[in-house]
Amino acid sequence: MDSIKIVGGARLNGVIPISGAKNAALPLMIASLLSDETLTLGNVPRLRDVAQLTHILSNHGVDYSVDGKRVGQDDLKGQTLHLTARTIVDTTAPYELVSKMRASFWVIGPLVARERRARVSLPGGCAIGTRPVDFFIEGLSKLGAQIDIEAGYVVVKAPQGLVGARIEFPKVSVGATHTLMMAATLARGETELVNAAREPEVVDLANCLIGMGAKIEGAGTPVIRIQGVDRLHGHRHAVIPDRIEAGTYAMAVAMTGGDVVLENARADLLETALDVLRQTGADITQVDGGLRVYRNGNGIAPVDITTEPFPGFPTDLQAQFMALMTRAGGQSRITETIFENRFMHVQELARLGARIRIDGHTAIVDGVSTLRGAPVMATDLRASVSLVIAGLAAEGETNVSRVYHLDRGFERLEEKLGRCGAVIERISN
Ligand SMILES: CC(=O)N[C@H]1[C@@H](OP(=O)(O)OP(=O)(O)OC[C@H]2O[C@@H](n3ccc(=O)[nH]c3=O)[C@H](O)[C@@H]2O)O[C@H](CO)[C@@H](O)[C@@H]1O
Ligand SMILES: C=C(OP(=O)(O)O)C(=O)O
Repeated sequence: MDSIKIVGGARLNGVIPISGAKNAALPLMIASLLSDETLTLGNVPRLRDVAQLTHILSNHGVDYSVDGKRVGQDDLKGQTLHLTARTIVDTTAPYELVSKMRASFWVIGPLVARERRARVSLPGGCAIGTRPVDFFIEGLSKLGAQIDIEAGYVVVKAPQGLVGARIEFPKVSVGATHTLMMAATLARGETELVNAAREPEVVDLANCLIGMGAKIEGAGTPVIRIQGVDRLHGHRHAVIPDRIEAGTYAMAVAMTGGDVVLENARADLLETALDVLRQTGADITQVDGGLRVYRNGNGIAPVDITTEPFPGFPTDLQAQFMALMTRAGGQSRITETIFENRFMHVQELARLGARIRIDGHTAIVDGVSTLRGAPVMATDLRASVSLVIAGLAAEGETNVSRVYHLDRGFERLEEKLGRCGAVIERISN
C-alpha cells in the first residue's frame, strides 16, 4: 500500500491550484439520475470518490464520458464529466459499492423520485461516528414513500409517486438536505425543508437543479422550498472550488510559514475558518484569482474553536486545525459537535510529540516548540491530511501510511505541496 514520505522543515512558497469541491461534485453527479438528458459538470476533481461514484451511477444505467484529460504535467485543470441517465436500468445500489462511500447512499432520493422505488444498501464512509440515516427515512416517508429495512438495505416504494410535504430536520444534515431536495424536485406539490443545511455545497446543488428546470427557493437559508415539476432537463454546471482543500492548505502555510496563493479559492465559502487563522497569526487576503496566505515565521497564537454547521467552523477542518495548534504558543481547546468520534488523529499526532488530552467532546492542546517525525497512520480522510500538515512542520522524516484515505479527497496532494517547496513524495509499495 502506498505511503507519503515527508521531510519536515521547509517553508511553503508559490501557487496551489484549488480543485473543484469533492463534497459538491458528488451530489451534483447523483443529480444526473433525475433527468433522461445529459448533465455536464465542469471542474470535477480527479479523486477516488468521484471514480467510485461513476461506477455506482453506471450500475443504475448512467452513461458517462470524461473530457479534459490530463495532457501534461502543467495541466492542473479539473475534468468535465458528461452524465446521461437515459433510462434507469437498476434501482438497487448494492452493498459492495455503497459501503465504500457515504455519499453514494444519496442516490436513494433521485431513484425513488424518478422510478418510484429504490433499494439502497446502508452506507459506509469515513469512520468518524455512527452516522445514522434516520433523517432520510423520516423525510422520504413524509413524502409518501413506504420504507422497510431488509437485510442491510433500505427498501423504498412510492407506487403513486412522491408528494410534497413539510420536513423539519431534528439536526442539520448536509446529506439529508441534498437527498430530500433532489427527491422533492419531482414530487407533486410543494416541499418545505426546515432546519436545512446551509453549506455552499447545498447551494451549488440547488443552483444546478434550478438550471435543470427545478423550482427551488431559499437554498443557503434554513428553509428551502421546492415546487415539484414533471421532469428535469439537461444542463451544464461548474463545480464550486473546494473550501476544505483551500482551508487545509491555508493551515499548512500557517504551520510552516511562507507565502502561498491558493488559486481559485473563495473567501466567502470559508469566512469563519479564515478569521480563526488570522487570529493564529496568519495574514490572509483575497487577491486576483484566489487567496494569499502568508506567515513570516513568527509564532502561532492558540485559538479555541467549536465545530458547527455552516457558516460555523467546519468539522472537515477540525483535524487540520488541531495539527496547527500542536505548535501554538499556549493552550487551545477544540470542541467537536458534529461527529462523536472525530478525534482519531489525536493519538497519531501524539506520536509526533503533540501534547493533547481529550475531555468529552473537547481536545485540549498544549502547544510544543518542536514536533519530531515518526511513522503515522490515519483512519479517515481529514485525519490523514492533518498528519501531513504536522509532518511538514516536524523535524526529520514522517511516513503517513494508508494513503488511500487521502486519495478520496485530495487531488495530487504531493504534487501541489511539492511545487511550493515541501519535501514530500509518494512511496509505492
Ligand atoms: C460527502 C459529504 O458531503 N460529506 C460531508 C457531509 O457528511 P454527511 O452528509 O454524512 O453529514 P451530516 O451533515 O448528515 O451529519 C451531521 C450530523 O447529523 C447526524 N445525522 C445525519 C443524518 C441522519 O439521518 N441522522 C443523523 O443523526 C450525523 O450523524 C452527524 O452527527 O457533511 C458533514 C458535515 O459537514 C461533513 O463532515 C462531510 O464531509
Ligand atoms: C467525512 C468526509 O467524507 P464522507 O462523508 O464521504 O465520509 C469528508 O469529506 O471529510
